[in-house]
Amino acid sequence: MPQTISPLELSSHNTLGSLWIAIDGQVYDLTEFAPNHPGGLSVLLQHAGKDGTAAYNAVHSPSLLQSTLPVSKHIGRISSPLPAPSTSTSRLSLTAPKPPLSSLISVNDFRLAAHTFLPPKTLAFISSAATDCITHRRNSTAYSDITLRPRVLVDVSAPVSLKTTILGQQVSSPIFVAPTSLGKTVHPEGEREIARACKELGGIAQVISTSASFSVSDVVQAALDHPIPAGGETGTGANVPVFLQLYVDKHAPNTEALLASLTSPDHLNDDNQQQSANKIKAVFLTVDAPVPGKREADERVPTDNPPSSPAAAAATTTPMATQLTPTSDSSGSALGRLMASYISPSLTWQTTLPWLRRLLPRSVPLVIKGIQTAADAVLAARAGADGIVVSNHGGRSLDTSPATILVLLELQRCAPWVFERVEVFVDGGITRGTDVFKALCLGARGVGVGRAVLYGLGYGREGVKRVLEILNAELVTTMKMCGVTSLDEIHAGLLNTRAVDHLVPNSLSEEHPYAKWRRAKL
Ligand code: HEM
Ligand SMILES: Cc1cc2nc3c(=O)[nH]c(=O)nc-3n(C[C@H](O)[C@H](O)[C@H](O)COP(=O)(O)O)c2cc1C
Repeated sequence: MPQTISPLELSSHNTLGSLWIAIDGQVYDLTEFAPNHPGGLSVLLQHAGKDGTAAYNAVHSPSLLQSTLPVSKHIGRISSPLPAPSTSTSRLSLTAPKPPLSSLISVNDFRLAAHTFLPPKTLAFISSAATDCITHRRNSTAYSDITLRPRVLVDVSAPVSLKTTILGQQVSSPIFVAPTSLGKTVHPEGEREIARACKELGGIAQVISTSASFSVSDVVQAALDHPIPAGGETGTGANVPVFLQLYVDKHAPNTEALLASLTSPDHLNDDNQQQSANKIKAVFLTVDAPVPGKREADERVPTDNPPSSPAAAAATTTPMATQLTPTSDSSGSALGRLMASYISPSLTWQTTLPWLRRLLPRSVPLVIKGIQTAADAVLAARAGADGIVVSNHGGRSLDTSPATILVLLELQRCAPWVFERVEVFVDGGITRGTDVFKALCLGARGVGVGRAVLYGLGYGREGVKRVLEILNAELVTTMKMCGVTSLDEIHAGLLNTRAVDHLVPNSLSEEHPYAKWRRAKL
């Protein structure tokens, strides 16, 4: 029989020695768990002795409590309603004090710091992932399961350059900014601030979402207008490596108009002239979200509607996408889902790729983002794509789809020729230079970073810059420790993948290896 606990009794368990929190009317004893909480001890202490429902639901699914905490730690239910926590869930300005930027030295630090000052709705939108968040977690843990095989007694005194090219564009690092929507929910200058940071770092590639808070033209202009600080990287000059991530609109003429506005007509024959006339240097067609993923943390935190301030209204304005107003419905309040209802669910290999190829000038490469099997990578290469992004939308679309680094292994095992034919990129779960290194070892030309950049964006361009600098520096350290000083020297032999090899499919076949049963037609 669970106990009934009064709010007064709950409030007395608010220390490290006895740490109780109420979630959804139930009281949990988190004293033993707290020091090992992956989200840090301080966030639990902040809610100790109080109602932590809103904070918990903003980042976790209810099943996490059931699956992780021993039943004995569920000590009862609260006897009477608790006062609502003081933090408003609809606040859209950065008001809480932030840990100093100089104290953050890893992507993980940025993630934890963001949880202390970003508004709950913004946090729920960014950090959430589909249903039980299993793919989201595995994207990261699969990297830990792959180990390095460092080579020693190699002279690594030479400076390491991370400069490379992505889709023909000079970039200062193989790490690129993955497309994320609604940048203004994090910072008033959203994607423009990210562009400034990318420029200061000598030209990091940035993929702009169709659902971004600013148009591609605005983002490119912000980068062009931004002065390079004295002593900063000279970088790629006026050539801003900005790519467009494309969601095809249910109303196809909207997409046609968007692409026409961002590319020059094909009558320019000189390829160089045409390159510079195009505002976008490539199009990344996203194919892993034909319907929105079910992100429960985002569903649970109410939307700010009607908007409580002009800033809040601006945060959900999307100049390149069909404009929608996020209004809660019977499924909940997920910003991701409510803002994504313009996206077409009827794309196909047969019709969509030829249609896009016709709309785009020859000089604009077409990349398919959201490849999750080697079989689809093969189809993309055969369909004439110039690149693919092995991605599962950061675990936000279909939960239990495979960790992206395992898909890269599948591609190496089942169709290695694809790496020769198209540029292969990967994103999802990158938090360390070692992760980037492992992806490069397995053939990735570039490695995308989504949430980490958004956590950095909470500090504006200095934060974005610091996140990317940390990843670059960790990558360089990893390279040297493994006995390489140039990107061309990186190869798969520097990895031991045996702990995950059994998870990697060994055939392109659509059939299951032994379960051949099919449902008879009714
Ligand atoms: C008021 C209660 C709680 C709050 C406010 C809270 C908050 C957080 C935050 C801010 C993070 C970092 C999120 C991120 O990675 O983006 C986190 C991570 C995590 N927390 Fe909690 N937490 C709470 C209770 C719990 C409980 C009770 C459990 C398990 C029984 C738990 C398990 C985890 C796990 C496994 C992670 C790793 C990230 C993930 O979900 O993949 N948390 N938590
Ligand atoms: C807040 C947020 C918004 C996103 N919006 C888009 C989007 O508009 N288009 C898209 O193709 N991918 C989108 N993604 C997915 C990212 O491009 C990328 O695949 C993913 O974030 C990589 O995983 P990571 O966050 O673990 O680095 C979004 C991801 C996040 C976290």
